[in-house]
Amino acid sequence: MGERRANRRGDSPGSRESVRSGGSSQGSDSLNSSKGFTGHSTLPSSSEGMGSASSLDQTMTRSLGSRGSLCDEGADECDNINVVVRCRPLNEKEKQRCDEMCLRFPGEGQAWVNMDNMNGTGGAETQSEDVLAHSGVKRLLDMAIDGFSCTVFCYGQTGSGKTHTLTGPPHLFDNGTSMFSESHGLIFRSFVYLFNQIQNRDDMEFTLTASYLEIYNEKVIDLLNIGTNTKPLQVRWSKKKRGFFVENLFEIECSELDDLLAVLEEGLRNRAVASHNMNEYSSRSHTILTVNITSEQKADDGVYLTKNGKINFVDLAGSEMTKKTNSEGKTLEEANNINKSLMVLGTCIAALSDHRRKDGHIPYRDSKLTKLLADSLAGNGVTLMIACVSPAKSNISETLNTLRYASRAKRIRTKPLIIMDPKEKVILSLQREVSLLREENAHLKMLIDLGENGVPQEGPQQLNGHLAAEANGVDLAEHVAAVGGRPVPGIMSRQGSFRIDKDKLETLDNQELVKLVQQYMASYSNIRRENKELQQVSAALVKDQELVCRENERLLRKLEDVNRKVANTEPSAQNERLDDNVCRRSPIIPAQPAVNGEDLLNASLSGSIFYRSGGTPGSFISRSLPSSSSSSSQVWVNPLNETQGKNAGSAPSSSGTGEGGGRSHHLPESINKELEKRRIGKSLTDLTGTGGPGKSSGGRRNSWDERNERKNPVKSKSISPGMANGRRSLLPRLLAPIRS
Ligand SMILES: Nc1ncnc2c1ncn2[C@@H]1O[C@H](COP(=O)(O)OP(=O)(O)OP(=O)(O)O)[C@@H](O)[C@H]1O
Repeated sequence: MGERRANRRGDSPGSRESVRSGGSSQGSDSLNSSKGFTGHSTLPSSSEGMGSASSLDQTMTRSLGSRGSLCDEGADECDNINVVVRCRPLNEKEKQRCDEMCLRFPGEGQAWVNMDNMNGTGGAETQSEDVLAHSGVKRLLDMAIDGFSCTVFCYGQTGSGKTHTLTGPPHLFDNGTSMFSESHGLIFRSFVYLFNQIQNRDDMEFTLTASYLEIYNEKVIDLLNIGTNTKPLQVRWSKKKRGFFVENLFEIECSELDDLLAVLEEGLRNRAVASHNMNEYSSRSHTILTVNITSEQKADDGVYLTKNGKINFVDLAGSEMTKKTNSEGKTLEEANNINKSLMVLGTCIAALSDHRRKDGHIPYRDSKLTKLLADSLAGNGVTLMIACVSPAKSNISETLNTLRYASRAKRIRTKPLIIMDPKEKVILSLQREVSLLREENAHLKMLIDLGENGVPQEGPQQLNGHLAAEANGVDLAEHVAAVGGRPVPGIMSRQGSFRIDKDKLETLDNQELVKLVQQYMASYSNIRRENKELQQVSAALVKDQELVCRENERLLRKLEDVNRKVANTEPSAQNERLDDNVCRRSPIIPAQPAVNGEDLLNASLSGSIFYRSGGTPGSFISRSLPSSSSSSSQVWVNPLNETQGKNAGSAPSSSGTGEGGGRSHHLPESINKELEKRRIGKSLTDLTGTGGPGKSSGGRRNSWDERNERKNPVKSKSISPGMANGRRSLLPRLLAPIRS
């Protein structure tokens, strides 16, 4: 993407503002032209740049490089927030009043803002698919899979297209839209891309959970748990994680694409929307949809490494000039709150982008929004800002404001880190050490050639020196001579190793033989010492593994205790009883989303989806529905799980924990056995005694439950473990990997 590090030198409306950004290596024309921003000056080219999709690439390479799989705590590499600009077309109202375009993207990443009429489409023809393909979101998703904490947020005035960019036009899911519709927004497309990528990672096991909240009038509301009695949630500071978090937020385990789509749909249905003069469906709240991605990867020696990445999709409410929107009453109050929190966000961005005030105070605590975005803006995350603008001349001052924001945000530096369990980090570093020692050991053995022919000429260090010299093209014999090593007759080099010419051994005199034996003994004791060290490291690893197992067992017991307590607690008292480690489950799962994720994934894998040039799975536009859609959609199959796919027809497991050939978790065998005994997934009715979701007495029912029961009662039933009396059991969480 283009680079935008603008030095603004004047921005009064009426003056023509031109900004040039570097060309993009990957943008299509429309998006390429829409990514530059503003100011008044020339921007550095992408090759110099920070904050572009290509720099995301670099970040990733850097962070996952030699040091990268570990948390690079000592790393001093920083990255800038990535910024792209999206411009919507003129809307009907603007066309009716013959509003003119004031924005143009002439190419090479430049953006021109001008009071004079700018002919052209201004980059407004950019489609959602282009945004996915060229904004750097895919890279962000890849990084989230690799354990980074990533955020995409849309910023812009009201009616500029933020919600359209993230989720598509209003009521998209209510209208029976095709899963391949061009209208689907970035989140939908990202989910498909995410599941595609996950399927390709054969070496890893994944657990996905999702949450969806809104900040409405400075209150945090769980969009997956909307109810009349629901209190606003609290934003608290976690000492352990050194960050803000929302207490008691529902986290839904999403083992299938459908689950993620269901979360998206339910959140969209529940979020606060109202009509005003500039937008019929204006978001009255900021929303944050988070997908947590826990991955387990098998390392050497049977050790499993866990990484916790996540991706946040943030749809900010738009700034409003209340005179223009004609807001009054409730809408006016909402507008004031929106503007206030955006102002705090603006102050934080300004403070963070001013490198002279590097260690100055950043007022994150002044709003809930900034508390929750603190880590994305200046912490260890990777962030993409999509600045949404209107091309209409009547909005020129708001457009300039947005572009100024974007320009400032671009200067913010973050320090992306993969956060890993400290125990696993130790294990990984020990493993690396062991493998290095092993290599060295093998190397030494090769040099000394302990087989029947080998005895060393010199100590290992000297041998290494000789070998390095040989690797550099110096003749070995010459090197030995050059460094003062007295060549012993009968010893010659062969492909980097020293070998004894047995025949010549006989010609050695006693002194030379004694010297040879001494050298051999020295090397031999060296090797023995190293082997001893290797054994010690290996013993430490085993001990560490034991510790991890014990810790897991302890946590399992703790979880069980909590479950027991919760089971005996009235729902009203739950909020107080649960600590932030405990995840309640929303009754919205099971829910069958309007779009069938399985069909979507199958289509994308089988090529039924038409990709634009350069597109990859996930960057679909549209094509006819696959012929199998009606029949295959009768069964929900975990797309991550081949065996389940083959056994289509049997009820799939929602836990993703290995039932029916599903993914297994890598706890010690004894614990797995214990879990098997207690597993509740096998019989839903065992726990609920009700026969399915939404049928429990006193349980909260939502629109999906009803719709899905009507549509497909079997599906709903089969994927709903542990819901009793409107409250989901926590037991399924036992089967998820334990986070420290
Ligand atoms: N790129 C686009 N192409 C076509 N229509 C668009 C585009 N962007 C926005 N729109 C339409 O413009 C209207 C306003 O967009 P949207 O609701 O996304 O704005 P917003 O920035 O989220 O506003 P608010 O802050 O008030 O919520 C919607 O009807 C939307 O579908």
